[in-house]
Amino acid sequence: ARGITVHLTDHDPAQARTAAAIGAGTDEAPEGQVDLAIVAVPPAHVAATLAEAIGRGVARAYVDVASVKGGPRRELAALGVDVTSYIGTHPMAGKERSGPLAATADLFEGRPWVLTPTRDTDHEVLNLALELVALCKAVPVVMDADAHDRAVALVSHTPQLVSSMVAARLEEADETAVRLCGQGIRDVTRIAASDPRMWVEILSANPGPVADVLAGIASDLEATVDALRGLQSADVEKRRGGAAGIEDVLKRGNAGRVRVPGKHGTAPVAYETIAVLISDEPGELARIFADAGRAGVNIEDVRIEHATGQQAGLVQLMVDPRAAAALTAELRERGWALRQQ
Ligand SMILES: NC(=O)c1ccc[n+]([C@@H]2O[C@H](COP(=O)([O-])OP(=O)(O)OC[C@H]3O[C@@H](n4cnc5c(N)ncnc54)[C@H](O)[C@@H]3O)[C@@H](O)[C@H]2O)c1
Ligand SMILES: O=C(O)C(=O)C[C@]1(C(=O)O)C=C[C@@H](O)C=C1
Repeated sequence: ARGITVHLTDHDPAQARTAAAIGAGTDEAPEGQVDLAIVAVPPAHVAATLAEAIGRGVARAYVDVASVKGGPRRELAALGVDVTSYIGTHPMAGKERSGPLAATADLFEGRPWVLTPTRDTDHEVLNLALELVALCKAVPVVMDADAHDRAVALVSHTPQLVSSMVAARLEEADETAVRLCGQGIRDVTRIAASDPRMWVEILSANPGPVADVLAGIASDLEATVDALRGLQSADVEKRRGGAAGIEDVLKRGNAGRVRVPGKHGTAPVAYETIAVLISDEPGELARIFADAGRAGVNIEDVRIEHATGQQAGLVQLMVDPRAAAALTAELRERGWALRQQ
């Protein structure tokens, strides 16, 4: 879409063919050297893939996009590869699904894309990597590789494990309990659907920092179990202590949550939510979005809640508070049933 020719290659040619078929580029080999090679293989194969490509001189510059940065850099050094033409990078955007069919063209828009140049990095190479980030409309963030790995342990790798652990409780759960799943558990467990093979690779490349964050959570868990046991006690003092313990963890959670940046990496925006009842029929969502467009309102975020056992759902449209009145009026006029939030 930005006028760049993209050549795709994969050790499984069917993957490259599928990606080419949905418009990601061509699976034909380039003639001669390309400007930039982007290595998007599992973390354990990054160093070997780069070493081979750099050895053949396939590109003027090289980046990888693996979710960990320290390990691949050390492996490259151990292989004795000249890294002046390489920058380790990591776009902080992804899906719980892998493979070309999970891709979307706007995945990186407005998302942080970490670049980890060193003193050895050639300036022209850094400029090419920055151009790639700009073409994908992402936001460049320059970091040291090990600082990056500690940061993603906190904001990505540990959350993946915690989500999996919560979802794991459901495996043996009674069907009557599972039927009651609402939006809360859907939010907490979305990434539990991720590919275990990819995550074993990511966690194997960042075990120390993830274990440190998880140990902190384990101590919170222990204190919370004690607090809940206190709440079960006949002793008034123990019940009071238990309630205070629970309140403490919930309040610290509130304080952490407000620090999570909004969609475009800027300060979080308080959107107004407009809830619309829809029937579970093809085209309903498209109709709502078209009506919002007619009112000139940009939908910042959207959530859909399905009612169990009913052919209906609730769509929550998150919009700039200044646009909420216009959207409400337009939707009412067009016959939509709105629900109070
Ligand atoms: N999925 C995400 O959310 C996400 C986000 C940011 C970064 N990443 C990183 O991107 C990289 C790729 O992840 P993905 O989700 O695109 O996985 P994916 O499974 O969709 O793609 C990986 C591809 O690499 C190919 N491959 C494996 N070994 C190879 C080798 N030695 N040579 C050539 N090709 C090889 C596989 O056949 C596969 O097609 C990983 O390093 C991951 O950490 C993933
Ligand atoms: O949101 C998701 O589904 C992701 O998998 C995204 C996510 C993340 O944790 O933010 C996961 C791993 C990648 O390294 C980068 C992004």
